[in-house]
Amino acid sequence: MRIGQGFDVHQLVEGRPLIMGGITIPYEKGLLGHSDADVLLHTIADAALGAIGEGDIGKHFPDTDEAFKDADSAKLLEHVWALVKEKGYKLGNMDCTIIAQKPKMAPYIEPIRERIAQLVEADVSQINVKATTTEKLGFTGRGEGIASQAVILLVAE
Ligand SMILES: Nc1ccn([C@@H]2O[C@H](COP(=O)(O)O)[C@@H](O)[C@H]2O)c(=O)n1
Ligand SMILES: C[C@@]1(CO)OP(=O)(O)OP(=O)(O)OC[C@H]1O
Repeated sequence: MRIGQGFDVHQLVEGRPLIMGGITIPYEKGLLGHSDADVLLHTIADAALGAIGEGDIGKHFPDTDEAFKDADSAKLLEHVWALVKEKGYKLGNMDCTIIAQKPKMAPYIEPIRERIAQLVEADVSQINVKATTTEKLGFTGRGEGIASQAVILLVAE
């Protein structure tokens, strides 16, 4: 059994789509990054890499590499999950928190869980996704960015 945690932040800017957990969410701004900036999938990838002792996504997918420019983070997570399986693990469960003042994530939580379940070859019941504001405090509260946290438990295949 192995545990890993992930944390990531991306800036919210105009002129970008908001992609969260592999789902495009209608909003006036989107997240800025070298990739599609899917902060939730990055967090999950980092938690999984942490659990198997394989560093972080910056090590596997450097933001100096043009190959990852505008990368689909779902593909990055699939690559990470192949490493998890190679090491002989599968998902026990994961618990994630999206930290965003806006937009309201509640309507998108179920589609996000289902997409993550596909990517990590698990049942949706093994994946919990929550959202919280920071009560208008700090950079997330001012709507300057979105943060995300995740904890993952891996179990032997
Ligand atoms: N971006 C968000 C933030 C929160 N929610 C939901 O609202 C509930 C209350 O949020 P607080 O920050 O006031 O605790 C939270 O538990 C979520 O269900 C959301 O959907 N989207
Ligand atoms: C995913 C990668 C690679 O495209 O780029 P970003 O989208 O900028 O994301 P970040 O979480 O800052 O770091 C990982 C990167 O190397």
